[in-house]
Parts: sequence; C-alpha cells; structure tokens
Amino acid sequence: MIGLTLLNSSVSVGFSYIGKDFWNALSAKNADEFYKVLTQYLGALCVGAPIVTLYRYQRERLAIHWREWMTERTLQLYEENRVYYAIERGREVDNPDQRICEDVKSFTSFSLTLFLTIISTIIDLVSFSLILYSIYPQLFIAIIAYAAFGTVTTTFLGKDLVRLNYDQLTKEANFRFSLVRWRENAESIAFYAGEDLEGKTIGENLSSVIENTRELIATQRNLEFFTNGYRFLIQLLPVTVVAPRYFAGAIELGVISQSVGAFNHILNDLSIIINEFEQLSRFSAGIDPTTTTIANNIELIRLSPGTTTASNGYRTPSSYPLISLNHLDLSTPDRKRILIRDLTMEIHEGENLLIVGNSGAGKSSLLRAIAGLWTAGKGSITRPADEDVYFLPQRPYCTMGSLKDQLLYPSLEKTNDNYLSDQDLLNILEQVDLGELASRSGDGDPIRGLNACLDWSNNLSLGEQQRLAFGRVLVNKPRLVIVDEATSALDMVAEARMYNLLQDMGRKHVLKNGEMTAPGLNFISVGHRPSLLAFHDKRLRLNGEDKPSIETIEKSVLNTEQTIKNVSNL
Ligand SMILES: Nc1ncnc2c1ncn2[C@@H]1O[C@H](COP(=O)(O)OP(=O)(O)OP(=O)(O)O)[C@@H](O)[C@H]1O
Repeated sequence: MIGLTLLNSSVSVGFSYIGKDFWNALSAKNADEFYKVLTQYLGALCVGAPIVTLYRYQRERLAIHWREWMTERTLQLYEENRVYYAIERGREVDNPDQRICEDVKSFTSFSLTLFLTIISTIIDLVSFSLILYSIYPQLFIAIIAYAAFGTVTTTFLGKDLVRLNYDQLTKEANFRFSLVRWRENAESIAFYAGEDLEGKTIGENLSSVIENTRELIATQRNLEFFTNGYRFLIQLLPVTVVAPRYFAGAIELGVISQSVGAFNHILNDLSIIINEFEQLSRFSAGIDPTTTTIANNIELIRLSPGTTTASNGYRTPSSYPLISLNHLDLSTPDRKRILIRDLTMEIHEGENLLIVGNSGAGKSSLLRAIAGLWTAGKGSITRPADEDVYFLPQRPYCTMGSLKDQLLYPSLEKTNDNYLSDQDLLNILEQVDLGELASRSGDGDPIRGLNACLDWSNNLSLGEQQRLAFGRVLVNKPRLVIVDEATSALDMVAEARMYNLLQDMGRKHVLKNGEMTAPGLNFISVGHRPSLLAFHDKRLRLNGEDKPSIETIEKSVLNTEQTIKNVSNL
C-alpha cells in the first residue's frame, strides 16, 4: 500500500511536467513537439490511470480487511465478561449496535485514509513546493499566506460541523431504535392501544433528526459560500502573481499552467491534512475516558467445573456447601441503595432453596448477584462454575433458529458433549408436555418439526415458552438451576410437573459398588405461590431493611398432593 502511495504521487508529479511541455509546445505553435508530447501524454496515461485505480482499490480492500478484524475483535470483547449486559445496565455507552456496525467501519476507513493521506500529501507537498519555488519564490509565499487565510476562515465557519455530524449519527440511531422497539413489543403495545404515544415518541425522534439535519446543511451552506469563492480564486491567484513575468517574456505559457497545477496541489494537500485532523477530533469526541471509582465489589468465587469444595470423589449428602454466601451486602448497580444486608448462608447438595419476600425486596437482584451480573456490594459468594449453572428467567429468551436450536440453547449441536439424537429431543419435548409441538410445526412430521424455523417468541404462548425452557434444563443437565418465577404462566398442575422433573434430576442413585452417582441437580427458586413450598427444603425471606431470615420448610404441614388434586378438578 505504501508502495502504491509513492507510485500514485509520482504519477501526479510526472503529469505536471508533461502538462508543462504540452502547453509550451502549443503556445510555441511547434506541431512536431506537440504531437511528441501528446504521444508521451497518452503513454503516461496508460501507466498512470491503472496505478491511480489500483491505489484506490487496494486502499478499500485493506479497509475491509481491517474492518472485519476490528468488528470481530469488538464483538469478542462485547461478549466477554458479559460486557453487553453491563453496557445495557450502566447506559454509559449509547447505541452499541450502531457503534459496532457504523463507527468501526468509518473508523477503519478513516484511519487508513488519514495515514495514507499524510504520507502522500507530505510527498506531494515537498515535490510541488520545490516546483513552485523554482518557478518563482514569491509564488510560494503567496500560497502560504492564502492557505493560512483559508484555513482560519474555514475553521471558524465550520467549527459547529464536527458536533453536528456527531449528533446526527446519535439521533439517527435513536430514531431507528425507537422503531425497532415498537416492532419488538408490537403485541403489548397493541393491547394497550399505545400506538398514539409510540407514534408521538417516534415523531419526536424524527423531528430531532430533521432539526439537526437542517442546522447541519445551513452550516455547510455558510461554509460553502466561502469555500466556493476561495476555490475559484485558486485558479486566478497564481496566474496573477506570475503574469508580469510572462508578459516580460521571462517564462513560457506552460510554466503558468504548471504553477496553477502545483498551487492547486499544495492547497489541496494542506486542506486535506487540516480536514483529516478535524475528523480525528470527531472520533476522539466519541471516546469518553470514564473514570471508574474504586468501590467495593462482591467477590464471586466460581468452583471448577463438576466439583464442589470437596476434592476427593463423592461425598455424603449435605456435607459440603454447593453455594455459600458470606456477609453479603448487595447494592443496586448505582450503589444508591443497599437491598440486602449481611446475609450469610450455605446451601448443601440436595437442598433446594425458595427465596420469598415483597415485590422489590431484592429477590431477582440476589439471583443476579449469584449469576455474577450485579457486583456492587460487599462480602463473597461461592458457587459452581458457569457451565454448571442454568438460569430460568420468567420470560425465556427464544433464539433465532429451529425448534431443535431452542432446546439445545445455549450449547450448539456440534459442541453438545452428551450428543442427543432427534428421538431423544422428542422425548424431552414429551416430558415437558410439548409432545405435539414438533408434529404441529412439521405439519405432522415431528422430525421435520424439530428443524422448522419460526419466530418462536411470537408463535408460542408464554406458558409454552416456559415449558420449553424446562426442556433446555433436561438437555443441558446443569448442577444448579436458578428459577426466577419461571412457572408464572403455568397452572399448578403443570408447575408441579416441571418441578417434579427437576427433583427427578436431583435424585442420586446408588451404584453397584455402593457409591453415589455423580452429583445431581439442585435448584434455587424465586416465587410468590405457596404451592412452591412443597418442592423446596429451605426458605430465605427477604424483609427489606431487616436482616434476611432463613428457615427449614416443614414438609408435614404441606398437603400438596391434595391441593393439586383439588386444582385439577377445577
Ligand atoms: N438497574 C437498576 N438500578 C437501580 N435499581 C434497580 C435496578 N434494577 C432494579 N432495581 C431496584 O432494585 C430493587 C429490587 O429489584 P428486584 O428485581 O430484585 O425485586 P424483586 O424482589 O425480584 O421484585 P418482584 O417480586 O417484583 O420481581 C427494586 O426496588 C428495583 O427498583
């Protein structure tokens, strides 16, 4: 690329000399010389034109290559340590989608152009300054004065352009995002008949885009009043400066045309350098050196995959904690409010925990802290490794893809360790009472149904999505399942069936040699229904400002079987 840049500059210098000879021959009415130079000109064109074309093509190829690399790297950083979640919660960076799509693209092509422009303009500047100086030193002084005047004036007239261009990008992104949001929440908005309000918000975003564009084009107009006159004068100024020497017979016509060309080149180079630096300031405006205050964070200790604190083989039940919280103080991410104070507890293998408390008491927040999403606070949490923990939220996420992809999520078919055949997946659907879903989606053929791609979040009821999420647990076989009101859309019979599945996975079996099988499944739930008590062994009550209390659930007082029977008779 650097080689092509040098060649590209030599083409410009070469043409400036051929151009001079061309005009000299014409003004001297020397026909032989004219045709000779014309042939040279055509020869130079054959070499020069491909070089200029290749220079541009190669520059763009390099820019694409760099964009690909940088986007992949950005995406990698975006998913690492759940940065995408922290950005959404913290709102420190607006429109990350636009930044990844657009800003990376313009950053790479801009940086490359900046680098190459600086190289080529410096070469251009030196060579054409020498040409100009050799023609007439006063010309050189004239150009410096003219360029300085032009730069100061354009900088003054265009000082708002950088800000306006930056705002334009943000406003366009906000406008687009409000439309995407409407589309994604179409059903809820339709039920609320909220289209007037949505339309108003979108209209406001559009007005903001239009207003900014109006200001932008007005500023550009003012700048162009000046720059167009300035550019026109470039043609006249060098001619005016050297004309007395031409009239005195000291120089020929070709030298005048060469000086106009050189003058143009130098002025262009100077303004390019200034322009590029101005654009550079646009990018630096986007980089916000946010100072991070050093504050206390919850220490999250993840045990290595497949183990608990026990180092040797299998243990007797309840001897080692699966999860332990130590003097945990949990705050909201902005650290303005402490939600849970001084919570110390241990949950052992085989014990399932139910977290209860008023709305807003911090139940979901505690789960977020256990997942490692919220870290503001003090104390420590010890829990199994990420791959051993599975989270069931109230509204499951449906990925883009087939029914099979929904079941396997987040593991991919190829990387799925315990490979499951299509028949195994159909059995799992059967277990979560979704047996007919596959044949329904495949027009009677369940295997075809497994591979059918639909917009699942809009095609399944919330209860079906929640049962599908329980199917995912059967596929992924984690050691700890965190259930955040994930049965809220199910009736009590279906809820009991889902919890029975979890309990079955939690049961350990005695092997032939008398040892226990590998660790089973445990779960922590958040919920409001009394029926949930039957499936749990301990209850953690969050009481707002008071200290949280933990107690064992007495099974004898529960008659769930009976309750469920009564409900199913309804
Ligand atoms: N990103 C946030 N920043 C600051 N405060 C938050 C944030 N998210 C939630 N909160 C607040 O934290 C408190 C606890 O929220 P949480 O979702 O844990 O409640 P909950 O006990 O699960 O309630 P519910 O039973 O209604 O689901 C609430 O008062 C909520 O307003």
